[in-house]
Amino acid sequence: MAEAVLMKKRVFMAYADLYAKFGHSKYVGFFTMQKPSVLIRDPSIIKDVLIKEFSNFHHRGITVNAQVEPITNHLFSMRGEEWKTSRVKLSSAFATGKIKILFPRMQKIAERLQVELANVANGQDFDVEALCERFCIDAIGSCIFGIDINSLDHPESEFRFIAKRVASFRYQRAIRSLWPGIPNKLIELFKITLFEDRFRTFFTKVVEDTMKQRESTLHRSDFFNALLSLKNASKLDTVQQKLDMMAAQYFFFFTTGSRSPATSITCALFELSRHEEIQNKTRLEIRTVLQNNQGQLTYDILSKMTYTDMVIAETLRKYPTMGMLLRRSTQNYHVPSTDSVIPNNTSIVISIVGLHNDKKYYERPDQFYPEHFTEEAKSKRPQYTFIPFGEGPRACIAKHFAKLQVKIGLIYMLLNHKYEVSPKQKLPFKLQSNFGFAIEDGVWLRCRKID
Ligand code: HEM
Repeated sequence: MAEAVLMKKRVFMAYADLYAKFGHSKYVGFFTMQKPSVLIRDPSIIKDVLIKEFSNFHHRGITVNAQVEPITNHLFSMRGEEWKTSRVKLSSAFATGKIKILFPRMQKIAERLQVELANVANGQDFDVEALCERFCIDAIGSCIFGIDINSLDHPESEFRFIAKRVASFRYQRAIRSLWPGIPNKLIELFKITLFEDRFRTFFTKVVEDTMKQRESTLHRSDFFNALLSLKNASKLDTVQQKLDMMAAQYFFFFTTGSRSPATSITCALFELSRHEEIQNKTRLEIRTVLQNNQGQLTYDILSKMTYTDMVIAETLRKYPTMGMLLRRSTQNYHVPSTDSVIPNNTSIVISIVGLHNDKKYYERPDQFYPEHFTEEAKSKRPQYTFIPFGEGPRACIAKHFAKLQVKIGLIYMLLNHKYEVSPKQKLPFKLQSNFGFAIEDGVWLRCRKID
């Protein structure tokens, strides 16, 4: 991991290299700083870790200290009973039935996105990522938090500022991601915190304001409601601790919920700009499906856009916004069909980028090739070789919501506009995060309106 420690390479890319280097191994042992870790390559062992033996690998082994840094006490970093209760309560806001109900709200935001697009549809260079981020921030605000952020009209909104600050690279965060077992004493002594204190202040205020607003409005069964029910079920002692926990959930859902889908729409548009024939084919499908429905976009016709789904899947294959899955063993684990044992308390890594670029599973891993996702190609691939949202009980809680966000964003951006890559765009992309694809310095395209 030397290159990752010296920050010459992002951590998730170093794991992908490790995956590629040991092409014939089911798993690879390595050291993260001085801690023994295992990278699992074999899909059937991956299934064991993520699903069959979940009780042994139920947490990610991320070190957080809720006392020192309350904003980190969210679903992603929680473990044990606390995670289980929180997951059950919060899942209610993301059930498939709820997603369908959210569709009209998402559509309204996408219509605003289209209006905004008109301002750049004159062939000038524009940062498509910034625009997609504003769309996703507003979609999370409206659909999940029930608030009108409106960063499409006001790009400098406070929410957007926070999203940018969180995404920007911090040395402290790099140390923490490379040193999962870092002692709390060191964190406190050297203030190696993951996030600035202002995030706690900001999201605490958002929670308090929403609570006040809810006192005067009707009961709604949404994310905030799920969070209130979680607060009531929580074993935390003080009112402040409960408020902190709610702020932490808001913080994580907001940052992940706006950033990951924005990167996915951006990367899809970038690839479509490089491949005009794929762009035209996707647009033609969208237009045809719409025409057959009297020009109306409804939730039920989305499933007819199967080529668009292939384009989105190929984007998630090539640019997974989380490039690795992390787990920690809580008992010894005997690796099936071998004489090896992974000891208790070992860090486990599954390289999403490694799997998604393995020639054994993907015919043209280096290309953007939506045909990787025809029904035939999918049926030939073993399970657990396409895992952009993770798998098992700890998989992405918002998978269906995120897919809807990406699809609606892409549909509205492609419908009446054509894209090409700006000469200003530098390649390869400069990566911003140690965890997965997030692009620094924006993605520059040119756009024109078409009939
Ligand atoms: C394209 C968009 C997205 C991608 C590719 C993505 C991917 C992932 C992945 C790979 C994980 C880890 C799964 C595992 O360890 O097995 C995860 C977890 C999570 N994601 Fe997403 N995600 C996306 C969008 C979202 C959105 C929109 C939200 C919230 C609104 C969200 C909330 C979460 C949460 C809360 C977890 C932690 C779940 C738990 O530990 O129980 N994600 N996501």
